[in-house]
Amino acid sequence: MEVRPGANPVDVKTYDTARLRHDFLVQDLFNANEIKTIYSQIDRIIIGAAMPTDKVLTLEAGAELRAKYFLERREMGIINIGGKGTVTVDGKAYEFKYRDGMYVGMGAKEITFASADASDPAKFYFNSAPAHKTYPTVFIDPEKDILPQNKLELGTLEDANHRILRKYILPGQVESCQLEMGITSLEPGSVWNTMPCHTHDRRMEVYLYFEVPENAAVFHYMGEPTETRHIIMHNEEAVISPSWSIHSASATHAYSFIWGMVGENQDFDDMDGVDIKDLR
Ligand SMILES: O=C(O)C(=O)C[C@H](O)C(=O)CO
Ligand SMILES: [Zn+2]
Repeated sequence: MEVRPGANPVDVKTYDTARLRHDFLVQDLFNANEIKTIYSQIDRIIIGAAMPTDKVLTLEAGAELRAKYFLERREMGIINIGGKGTVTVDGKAYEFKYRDGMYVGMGAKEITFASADASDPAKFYFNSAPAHKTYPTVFIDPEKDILPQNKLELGTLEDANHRILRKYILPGQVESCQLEMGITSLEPGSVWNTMPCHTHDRRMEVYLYFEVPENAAVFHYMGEPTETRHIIMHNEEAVISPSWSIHSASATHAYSFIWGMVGENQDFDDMDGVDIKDLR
């Protein structure tokens, strides 16, 4: 497991491109028959990816957690962005299609990942956070299970930010200790997410951009509102967003992203909006 330390905005404004990418960008997540995990010391979120092809992969705690098993003191959310596959939690199998999701509560001991077809493997992306209580494990079919109030249509084509936001894991939808997750998808012709942007000092966030065409690029914006920087990203790459940082993007094509949040509260609307005219 790769471990990444926290980030101080006073230091970050002096970073060059390489250092920004080294500290915040997560690349090469999906590799055949591998589970990859990155432990950020910002709110101790773990960013993970499992892409089984012809093997069943078992999630291990690794030396870094000093735990008997991965979810001994943690919870996790999983979303599949690949072909059909199976996640098995303590012997119970859950069949995933594209964009299906799941919350797994603290205490689940054995978690395995498998693909239905090695030539079209499942791509299980997950976020995990420290937990204090066991909430039920819940499977989420976004077409059937997301409550109307948790599917939002935002923005306009005129502002190039028309998008659909689906909240998979948050209070009132799927209960968790601190983790929240969902998917936002840009409509054709729209390229901006989260602009006007915001910070939320009480939560950090991780974005995984996907459905980005091969020759397209996402310009992810980060930094304090008056010290913005960008990181150029491609398909299926993730970026860590500290709580003091804005998180927004424009791209050369429409795209989708999985957002995951952890921290002090679970109030999705607890954001400090930034006027576009105040950005620097
Ligand atoms: O498109 C958006 O707007 C989002 O997806 C916003 C993120 O989910 C977010 O920043 C929540 O704090
Ligand atoms: Zn946010």
